[in-house]
Amino acid sequence: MSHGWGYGANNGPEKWGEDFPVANGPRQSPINIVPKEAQYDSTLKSLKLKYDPSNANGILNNGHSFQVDYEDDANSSILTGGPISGTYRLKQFHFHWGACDGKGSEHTVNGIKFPCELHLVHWNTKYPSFGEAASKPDGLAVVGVFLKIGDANPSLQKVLDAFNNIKTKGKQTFSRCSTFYLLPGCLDYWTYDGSLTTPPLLESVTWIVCKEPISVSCEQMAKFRSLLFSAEGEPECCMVDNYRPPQPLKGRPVRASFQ
Ligand SMILES: NS(=O)(=O)c1ccc2oc(=S)[nH]c2c1
Ligand SMILES: [Zn+2]
Repeated sequence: MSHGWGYGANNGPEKWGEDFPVANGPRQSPINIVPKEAQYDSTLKSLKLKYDPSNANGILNNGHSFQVDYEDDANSSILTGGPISGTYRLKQFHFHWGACDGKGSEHTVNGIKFPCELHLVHWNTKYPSFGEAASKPDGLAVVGVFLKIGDANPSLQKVLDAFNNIKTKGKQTFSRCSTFYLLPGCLDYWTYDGSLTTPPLLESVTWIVCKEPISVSCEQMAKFRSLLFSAEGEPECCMVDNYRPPQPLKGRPVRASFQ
């Protein structure tokens, strides 16, 4: 694949294995979660998330999604507890979504796709940086939250209000939004060992997928779909369907923090 990876017919998930052979590895993500086959594990701790909006750095259209980056030179926004040991620092959060409400999430539940999925990306502070951590089997922890069509989400709106400034690839702007309010009220979760869901598809992620979705309105989903994969001056290509489909479980256990 001479040109960069993406989500199109010529550079999408079915082609990533050409440049990233780990695409066919033993612990790839996302997966289809089958709640009845998840093993309840009473030793799993509750998730502890401490998020400080003041270290939000800004919001960027990276040509695959948009992400809100965080200052990660101190333990201001951190994840502890849950299935992980030690302290993981928030690096960024981003989303994956569909061209219509019937698709868009990367993880699925009993084969059901949600219109959108939020990923809160954290790295293990036992390593010196995100880049170092991303290549270690216990380097990253990503909290996944499903978005379900319903009432407008006021916390999400703060992020969407910045979209006019980041319509095209490479654009960035300032945004100070509190990640904490993007979390569901109930933090029950499924967890399994997986990977980045975009190239380089590194198998370094402890996935923590929340059972309870947060709400997003149809109008807010339309705002997501107003972004472009393309850069200014290029033929416009709508940023939609930026999700990888579920990958083979290959015998991995999926544990549940709830019964
Ligand atoms: N979609 S995701 O698995 O959360 C994820 C998180 C962080 C990433 O950094 C690079 S590079 N690709 C990434 C994919
Ligand atoms: Zn993601």
